[in-house]
Amino acid sequence: MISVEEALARVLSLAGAPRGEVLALDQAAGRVLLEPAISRMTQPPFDSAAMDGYALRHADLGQRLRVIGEAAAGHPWTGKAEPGTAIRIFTGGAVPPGYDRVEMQENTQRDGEWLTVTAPSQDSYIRNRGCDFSEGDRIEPGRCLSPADIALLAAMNLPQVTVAKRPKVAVLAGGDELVRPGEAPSEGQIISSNDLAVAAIARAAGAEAEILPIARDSQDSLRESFARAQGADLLVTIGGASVGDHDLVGKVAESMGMERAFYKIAMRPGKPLMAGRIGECAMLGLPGNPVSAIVCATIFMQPLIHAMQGLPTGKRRFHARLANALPPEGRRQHYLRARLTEGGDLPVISPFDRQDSSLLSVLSQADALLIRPPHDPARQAGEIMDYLPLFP
Ligand SMILES: Nc1nc2c(c(=O)[nH]1)N[C@H]1C(S)=C(S)[C@@H](COP(=O)(O)OP(=O)(O)OC[C@H]3O[C@@H](n4cnc5c(N)ncnc54)[C@H](O)[C@@H]3O)O[C@H]1N2
Ligand code: MOO
Repeated sequence: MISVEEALARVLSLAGAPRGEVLALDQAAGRVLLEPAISRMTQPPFDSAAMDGYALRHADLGQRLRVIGEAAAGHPWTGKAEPGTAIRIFTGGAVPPGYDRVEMQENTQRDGEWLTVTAPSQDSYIRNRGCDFSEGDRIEPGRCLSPADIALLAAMNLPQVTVAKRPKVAVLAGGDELVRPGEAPSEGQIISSNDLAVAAIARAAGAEAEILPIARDSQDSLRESFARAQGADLLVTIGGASVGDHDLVGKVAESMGMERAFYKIAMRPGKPLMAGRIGECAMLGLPGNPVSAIVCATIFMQPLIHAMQGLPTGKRRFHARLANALPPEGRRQHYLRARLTEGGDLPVISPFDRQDSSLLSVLSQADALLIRPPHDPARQAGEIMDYLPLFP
């Protein structure tokens, strides 16, 4: 059994270089920028009024000023600034050269063409040319584009960007006991749940996920399903990973030419995880127990999908104080389902009493995975522990 860290490194090495596509900006939110975006604009392109009011010269403060023109957004004034004058200006209007401040209209009194500043502001209320960004400024690749990024790219006059293609992920649940939600299970059958969760995690990570028809517990059925995954960047199987007579995923994957990266890791839940590559397609074989499948998808599949898009893959760990004492750990790194509550200096983390890897009802109440390294000694209430937020 290899460590979680070693397994993650091997999983990440299965990611090929991201492939790019050019998208219009209104399609690009949530996608990963793959090439630098270089601004074609300086913003603002001119000194711009931050308030509705009057543009004037600081040196003229204290005098009555003659209003000689008007500048509104999109309608610049092209005259010449003379001493003792002002121009009416509106927010976003270009401040003509020669004027060095804008007074907001609330602080002025207007009498025909004459203007008196009744209470000069502290601020000059001018947004200087280029105070936001300049032509040639860059947004570097490797970031997931937020709504703010989309607005910035638009303001930079970049109507389209090169982003990473969404990795294609095929999700395959297998087992004679499985039927789809909504179907009537016969004796001995249960509802397939894991594939829906895994596909949801894949989509949230940026993938295009397809849920394949459930494979039966036969080599032929699995082979057929593997063939359906052709063209995917990643095949994620669920179940059939362990050592039972009906656990056929490893056998079939190998018969289809899988180069195995590893099988079995020192992780709880998730021991029988396998990973490898079949031709161009990466493969992750998740254990069938629902919590094991979902935790493994969170710890391994999600970073792999990020790597396939050129995103950073590190998961930030957080600290919390343990609510109750815990016994020593065994040789596997343990991810305990836990709940966070507010605490003094740090949040308080309470692992659930029941940690069996079949318990979806517990996982669904958890908002964190408490991480205990292999051979972690007994812990007292109040000790500081690491955790990962679940489904943030
Ligand atoms: N003799 C041993 N038995 C087991 C070991 C072991 O080391 N030696 N490991 C245990 C561990 S740990 C895990 S985890 C499981 C993983 O087994 P498989 O990956 O082969 O999973 P299955 O046997 O196919 O299923 C396990 C369990 O999960 C249910 N399941 C499967 N797929 C789905 C699905 N899509 N939706 C909902 N539930 C699903 C399945 O019905 C089983 O109940 O092996 C242990 N055994
Ligand atoms: O590792 Mo299994 O995933 O403990 O249930």
